[in-house]
Amino acid sequence: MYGVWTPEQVQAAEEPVLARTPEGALMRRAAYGAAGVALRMLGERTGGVVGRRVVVLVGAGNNGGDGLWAGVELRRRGAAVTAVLLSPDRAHPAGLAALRAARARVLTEVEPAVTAVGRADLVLDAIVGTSARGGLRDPAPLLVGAADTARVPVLAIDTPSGVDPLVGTVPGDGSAVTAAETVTFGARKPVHVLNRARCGPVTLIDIGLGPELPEPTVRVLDAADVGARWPVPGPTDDKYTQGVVGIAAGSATYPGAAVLASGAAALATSGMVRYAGSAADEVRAAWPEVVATDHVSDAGRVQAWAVGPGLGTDDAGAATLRHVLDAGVPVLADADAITLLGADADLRARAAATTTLVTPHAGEFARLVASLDDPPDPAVDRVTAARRAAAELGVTVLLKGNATVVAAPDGRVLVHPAGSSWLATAGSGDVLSGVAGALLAAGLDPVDAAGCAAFVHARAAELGSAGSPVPASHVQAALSDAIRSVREAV
Ligand SMILES: NC(=O)C1=CN([C@@H]2O[C@H](COP(=O)(O)OP(=O)(O)OC[C@H]3O[C@@H](n4cnc5c(N)ncnc54)[C@H](OP(=O)(O)O)[C@@H]3O)[C@@H](O)[C@H]2O)[C@@H](O)CC1
Ligand SMILES: Nc1ncnc2c1ncn2[C@@H]1O[C@H](COP(=O)(O)OP(=O)(O)O)[C@@H](O)[C@H]1O
Ligand SMILES: [K+]
Repeated sequence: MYGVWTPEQVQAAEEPVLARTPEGALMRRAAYGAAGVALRMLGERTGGVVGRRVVVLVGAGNNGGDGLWAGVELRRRGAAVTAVLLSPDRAHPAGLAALRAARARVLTEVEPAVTAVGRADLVLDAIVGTSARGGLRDPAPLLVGAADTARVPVLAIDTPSGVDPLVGTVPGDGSAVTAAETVTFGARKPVHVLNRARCGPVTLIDIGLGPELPEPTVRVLDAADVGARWPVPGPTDDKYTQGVVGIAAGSATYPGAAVLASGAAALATSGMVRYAGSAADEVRAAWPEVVATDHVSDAGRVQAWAVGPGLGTDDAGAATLRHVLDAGVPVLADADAITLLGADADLRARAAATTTLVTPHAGEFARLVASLDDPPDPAVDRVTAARRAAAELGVTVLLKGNATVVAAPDGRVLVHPAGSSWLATAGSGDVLSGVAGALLAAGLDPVDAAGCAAFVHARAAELGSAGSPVPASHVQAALSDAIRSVREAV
């Protein structure tokens, strides 16, 4: 597990460290770490360092200072370094003096800078870091565009410029750095997990902030965390003691949702899966181990319900949802169950009164929060949106997307950054429902159930895909390999 801190938290943590270290020492530590990553990237991509062309895009603040000092180190190692000053009057004075003394080229005009970027082996993005406000300012978009066009790899210093460090979105006209890699200092910031596509792999350099950091704003589970939490039957367990999950999903029109969710539940944990709904025949045919009936009222006892995929939003769907919310066990509500919750205050009150995990995509989230004052918008800030929905509705929220955000009513937040977008395929959410429902039935806390399900779901997509599209039934089929891989990581 690792933590993520807001720029504000990191800046506050830096203050006491700055006060007790010699002037400039912290920046030198950061820059030395950044240069190390740049040297590795040059080695991997060009087979050497000496004579390789590195262009540093230098902004007006301390992020630019980091870039200048990293340039000094790269110059010392024999690279041909060009610094492009985007605000020549405000470039970090000590860093600029050191780079000039190291006989680097310094440019302030746009035209030669664009040419230099296009010919570079590596660009260091030191335009702006944690104090970024708004979109990139001229002439930065031109230089960033030149690197993109020439496919020159960019190493983002601290954060990819043009991407909001706190919420991970790209404001303004959409110009921003897409980094091949990012090197950050002291602590990971939200952009690193909320917009992994812009950051690439992130290297964290220790600059001694550890003791000063408060509780992280967000946490990220790793494979070993998920493996350690995954339910494993013990010698005295039987099929009931491990938690029976009930799946209330599917309909005559959408039997596939029932088959995907029930099968995923059967693969996720040992024990027993019950199914209740009008797709009982299809579920039995695909998964003979699932105990299937036509209606939730005669399904038998379960330790958690997963309700919603393909359920329908008519009166029968609402009655099924009401039945499972009143069953006195944890409930996972997805898809049509979320639409029903959004439309009915009485159902929302019942959801708040039991342990409920809701798993909306963006459209379902909008319906779920429509009744709240000033409904939160994930397009503006995913973490705040999920956190507010959880707190105000009294349910745990798993907000789907490339970065999955899990928020509990008590304010805890997990993020799972996906390594690819292959999961954006019809029916994959049904697989997630089955996994998360099974984990709730096994007794996991809703935050753990959601976080572990999201991790294994994304891992199954990676294993099932290996670079090609992966239909939801193949994601389902790869669940066993995914679970094995996280258990092996413990
Ligand atoms: N504290 C420390 O000791 C350490 C800090 N470290 C490093 O410092 C970084 C933070 O430095 P920082 O606070 O100086 O701000 P920074 O991110 O460089 O940006 C502010 C400047 O950018 C400008 N600007 C703003 N928005 C912009 C935009 N969209 N597009 C273009 N420009 C924009 C803004 O202009 P202004 O608004 O003032 O006109 C201002 O001049 C941090 O990320 C890390 O790299 C490390 O060395 C470790 C030790
Ligand atoms: N761009 C993306 N990158 C990674 N994962 C994604 C992306 N878009 C969606 N997902 C994931 O794919 C799944 C889609 O679920 P959902 O929208 O409910 O699909 P369906 O209703 O068709 O089953 C979710 O787990 C979501 O987090
Ligand atoms: K940057």
